[in-house]
Amino acid sequence: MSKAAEIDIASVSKVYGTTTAVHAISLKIPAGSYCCFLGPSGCGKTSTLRMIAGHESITSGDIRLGNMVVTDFPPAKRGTAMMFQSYALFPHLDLIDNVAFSLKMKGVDKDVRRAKALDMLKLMQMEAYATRRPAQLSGGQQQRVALARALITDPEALLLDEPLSALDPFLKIRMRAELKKLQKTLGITFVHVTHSQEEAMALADIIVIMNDGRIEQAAAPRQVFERPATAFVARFMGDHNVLSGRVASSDNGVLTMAVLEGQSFSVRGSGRQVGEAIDIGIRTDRVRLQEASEKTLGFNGIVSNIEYRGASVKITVIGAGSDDFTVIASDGDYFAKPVSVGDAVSLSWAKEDAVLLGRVSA
Ligand SMILES: Nc1ncnc2c1ncn2[C@@H]1O[C@H](COP(=O)(O)OP(=O)(O)OP(=O)(O)O)[C@@H](O)[C@H]1O
Repeated sequence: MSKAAEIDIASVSKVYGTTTAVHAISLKIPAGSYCCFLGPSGCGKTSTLRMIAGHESITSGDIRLGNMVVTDFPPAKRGTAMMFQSYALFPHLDLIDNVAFSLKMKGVDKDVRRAKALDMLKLMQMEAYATRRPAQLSGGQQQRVALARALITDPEALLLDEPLSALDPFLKIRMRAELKKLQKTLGITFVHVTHSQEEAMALADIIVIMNDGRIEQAAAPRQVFERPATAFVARFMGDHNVLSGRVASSDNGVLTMAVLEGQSFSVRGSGRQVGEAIDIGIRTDRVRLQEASEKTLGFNGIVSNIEYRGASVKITVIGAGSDDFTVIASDGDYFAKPVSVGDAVSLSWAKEDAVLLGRVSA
């Protein structure tokens, strides 16, 4: 197998007519890592992937793969391979010929390319189906063939555009584990586009969260979850409350944020001006009901909704300028002291569980 390559995206933009889909993003994807691009529909993740692959021209900036600037290279010369969402298998060819296709285009001898295709099918545990056509396979099997076909060129980086979206939920989880295992076995760089937070968290060494053509945060999953950089990231990843307000005071690395008259919360942070709009993030599973003490922060609110989830209960509260402040309580904690819709409740969290989020754009 090939060596893995670092992918260096330097000030890359993509403009389609009057739409700027990607705004001068810069990012280094370490060699041999599993990188997931995550974001809502239209945020520019597929455009970015296609620019790495060479299927889309780069409006400005450069992309380097390993030591090579590949900005103006055609796809086949980049050392990348792409697996498409629809798998794009040829219905009239058997699996061997499907997998061997790119070697045929390169003029590789029939025996050599068929032997290599069989090797790739073995890698994907699909050799028993070698003479079948794609229509005679399940979705998961088609995906394995598409992977074998992408990997036959020994790429330094494999690019995957929503690779699991065509699969049913059960198969999705199984193929997700297989993708992760494959990446570890091959040791090459994987770049995977998804709109699923869960998928990105399960697979990635590095998650790149995009919004409106820009990168909001690029970091390890745990970092993204525990230290979301911006309100967008906190909201998009879910399981966080975002409270918005203005800096009331700044003292010794602690900011106090006023939300409503008389209500304020402190958070570690500095470099913000008094009066500046700020957001803080608070994990939904770190908020306690009815446990306010001097060491904690919190507010009193009114319960607006309760959802039973089995192992946990989701309680939605109106207060502190939020109409959907969420508390996830374990079923044990909740049923020890249950509450009802309309109840006034006291919510609290430890100081260290409040995170200052990135600057709010005016
Ligand atoms: N060929 C094109 N011509 C014009 N505009 C395009 C083209 N491709 C994408 N766009 C626009 O660029 C923006 C980013 O699109 P892109 O497909 O990269 O987003 P995405 O995050 O991958 O979204 P999705 O998850 O829906 O695929 C969108 O506003 C889209 O409408």
